[in-house]
Amino acid sequence: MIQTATETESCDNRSTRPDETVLRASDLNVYYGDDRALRSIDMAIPERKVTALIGPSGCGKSTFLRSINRMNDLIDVARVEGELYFHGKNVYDDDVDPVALRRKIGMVFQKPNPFPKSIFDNVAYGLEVQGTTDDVDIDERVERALKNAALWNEVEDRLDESGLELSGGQQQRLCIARAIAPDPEVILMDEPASALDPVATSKVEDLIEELAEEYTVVIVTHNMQQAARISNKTAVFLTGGELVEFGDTNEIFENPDHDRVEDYITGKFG
Ligand SMILES: Nc1ncnc2c1ncn2[C@@H]1O[C@H](COP(=O)(O)OP(=O)(O)OP(=O)(O)O)[C@@H](O)[C@H]1O
Repeated sequence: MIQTATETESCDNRSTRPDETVLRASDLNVYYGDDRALRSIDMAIPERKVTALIGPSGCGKSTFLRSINRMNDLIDVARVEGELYFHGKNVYDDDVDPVALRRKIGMVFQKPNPFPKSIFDNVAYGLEVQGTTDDVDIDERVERALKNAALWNEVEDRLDESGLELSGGQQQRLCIARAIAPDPEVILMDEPASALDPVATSKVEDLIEELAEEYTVVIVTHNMQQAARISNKTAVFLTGGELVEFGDTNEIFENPDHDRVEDYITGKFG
């Protein structure tokens, strides 16, 4: 059993204490039909930190990420066994509404995917789709989300222009603004910078570090330098959906416990 910090019972309780566990997988297994994509995963993810998920292609990183906010529910053949606790509440309990869960645990995808709408509407959509527009000052929330996504200064005079007219890096920050508009606690990111050039990547990396002051960030990345640069914790998955090592990023990169992890991070395979 892995060590966890204190967990609370409520899904809504945003603690200010550092290093509190916000998400905890316990004996989590995910299957696609008869194929097992994740094997008995135990992991405690700390609040307001960046946790990186790394490992070779097909080892289950995205599957694990999607299991956190039940995006795997949308895949017919996917089946989850075990528990995934969010503030001590199993998100797979029958009484958990996946839409409400995704309001608390937002997601950003690999390829920037703004809608063919204005910059403003792209972010406001993040509120509408999550049903959070009642009693909400939409202008204020859009501005705040764009500021938190480090995009406001670049778009404040062109909020009516199409989101598709932005550069790739700006589009990804727009998508991050859309994800944080409903004020989630956790942001899941699936290779959010892999489609960006080095300058845009660097901006998104800086942004991720800033976001962790307010949000818990879990990021899948193929880029080990990126994981080493921006994450506090690193989880190394290896082929077969096994979580081989999880710990402080510095430890994992400087002194991994497992030879297989060392081989992977030094580029001997993967
Ligand atoms: N929708 C799906 N239906 C069936 N099998 C799937 C599905 N999604 C993923 N898999 C399988 O589950 C395993 C884990 O895939 P996953 O995408 O989680 O790995 P990954 O580590 O994120 O890979 P990559 O780094 O290439 O994105 C793979 O064998 C993959 O083929």
